[in-house]
Amino acid sequence: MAAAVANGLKKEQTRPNKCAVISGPTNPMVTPLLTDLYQFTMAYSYWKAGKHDERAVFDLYFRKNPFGGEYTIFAGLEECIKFIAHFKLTEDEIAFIRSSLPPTCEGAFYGYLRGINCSDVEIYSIPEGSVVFPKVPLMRIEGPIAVVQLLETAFVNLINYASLVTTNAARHRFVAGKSKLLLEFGLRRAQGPDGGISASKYCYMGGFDATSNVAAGKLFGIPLRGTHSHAFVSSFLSPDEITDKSLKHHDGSSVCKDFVSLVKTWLNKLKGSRILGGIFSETNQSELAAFTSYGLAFPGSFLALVDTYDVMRSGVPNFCAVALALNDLGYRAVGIRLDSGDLAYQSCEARKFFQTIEKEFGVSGFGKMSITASNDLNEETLDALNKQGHEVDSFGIGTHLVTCYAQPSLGVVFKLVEINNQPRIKLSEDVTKVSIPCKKRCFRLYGKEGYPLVDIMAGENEPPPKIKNEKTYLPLRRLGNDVLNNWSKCGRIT
Ligand SMILES: Nc1ncnc2c1ncn2[C@@H]1O[C@H](COP(=O)(O)OP(=O)(O)OP(=O)(O)O)[C@@H](O)[C@H]1O
Ligand SMILES: O=P(O)(O)OC[C@H]1O[C@H](OP(=O)(O)OP(=O)(O)O)[C@H](O)[C@@H]1O
Ligand SMILES: O=C(O)c1cccnc1
Ligand SMILES: [Mg+2]
Repeated sequence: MAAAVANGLKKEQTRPNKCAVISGPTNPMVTPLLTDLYQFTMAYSYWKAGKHDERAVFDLYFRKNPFGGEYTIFAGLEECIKFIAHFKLTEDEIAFIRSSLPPTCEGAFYGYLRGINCSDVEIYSIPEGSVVFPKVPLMRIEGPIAVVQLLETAFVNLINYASLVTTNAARHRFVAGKSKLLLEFGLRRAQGPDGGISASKYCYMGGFDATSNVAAGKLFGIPLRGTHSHAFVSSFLSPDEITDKSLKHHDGSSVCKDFVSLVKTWLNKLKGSRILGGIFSETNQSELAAFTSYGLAFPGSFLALVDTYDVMRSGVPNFCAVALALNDLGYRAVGIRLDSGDLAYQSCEARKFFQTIEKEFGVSGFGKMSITASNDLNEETLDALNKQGHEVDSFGIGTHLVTCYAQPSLGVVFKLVEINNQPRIKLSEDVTKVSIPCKKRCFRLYGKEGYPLVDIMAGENEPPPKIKNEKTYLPLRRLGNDVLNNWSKCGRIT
């Protein structure tokens, strides 16, 4: 696909012959019928009035930053491009439109629908993954008015949630800090299958490190991560259930015939420790059996959910016994997950336990065991944890992240700003809803330090803003030429 910078926005070439390599939309439900009925009734009326080919210009933008915040991350562009690259009504779809419009509609209209594609549509866009602000067009869509209106609903749909959830993910990343591992665990709580797949894609774009969503891993190449559930722990009764107890040494040099006994030996050593023995006595045997089994299954990546019974009196000591047994055989355990209770306090207690083991038993690196936290986390709980002080290395976040619990929609709009080179405006008593007419050129001014100061919109034929004082403003860069410092490389917030 050819791309050229024009008017501050990036032009995406949309002629189908040049788009042969673009695959279709990720979601096969994204078809020309994924629109509101009124786009087809208007298309008929434009066609009947002979207006359908008039050249129209629409701006796609939003009016207010979400989550009470100061910025938005633009996302969803790739899916819009995939949509228009393949935009063509099938015979089946045309028959359905015919059955949905009044029988008085002339048959020739359906011949017109049969012939339309997006070869006369031009899109100008800010790059996906950019930091953007209200009212500045994210995309400008130019083309025959009837065709462009048929794109409106799908475009707004594809940009709205994508930008909202990417922004939500970026905000979670900002609060968590760069050094934390952020895992998206939202599939089960997302708004249906498309919500789940889109959330995984755009949370990754917004700065999450991995997802638990296997389908998203396959579709987009997003790293997959996961732990195990409480059901796994409570499904076991006792270590006697484990029949295959043998485990090969990591270097393949020997085989431990009874890994279960090795784990029990370590648990007894921990109990006998002057410091650790004071924290716990008998641990839960169902949990010990589950952890031992998981350790046998994944000796090189052992991670255990430790809050099924009692974090400090059972989960953490049981985990440590298995981790130490694995360590004897040359394996390094990954860590624990906490999924209830006071996550700040428990993470600090678990860290102390790990550090004591490192000191007392001379197991180097044991104190740095990874701690993952989950359970209804959101920006506020992450902030509260930071303020209290915690020892969490990694956060698993689901419901609040993917459902955008704090704000369910971004309010993206698609407004006519010009037709046949004539400006158009929508008036409203609510001034925030008055549209800004004309094709625009958009500029982002950068300060001396290279940070963006302000976005400016000018008419297409107006001269670019002048830099009055070289010392105040660094070179003017057009929107779309570059993404912002520290924010996005290759469209992904890191
Ligand atoms: N130290 C903390 N400071 C602030 N919020 C916390 C802290 N620790 C946990 N939370 C949050 O408090 C809430 C605890 O929720 P709730 O009491 O329903 O869970 P729980 O009883 O601990 O666990 P569950 O019911 O899932 O077994 C969660 O939203 C969690 O993210
Ligand atoms: O809390 P979220 O941010 O949505 O993250 C995903 C949650 O999903 C899992 O358990 P699930 O919530 O299904 O069970 P639970 O309600 O018993 O914790 C996991 O243990 C997390 O708690
Ligand atoms: O892998 C996990 O721990 C996980 C995945 C989805 C939801 N909750 C937890
Ligand atoms: Mg939960």
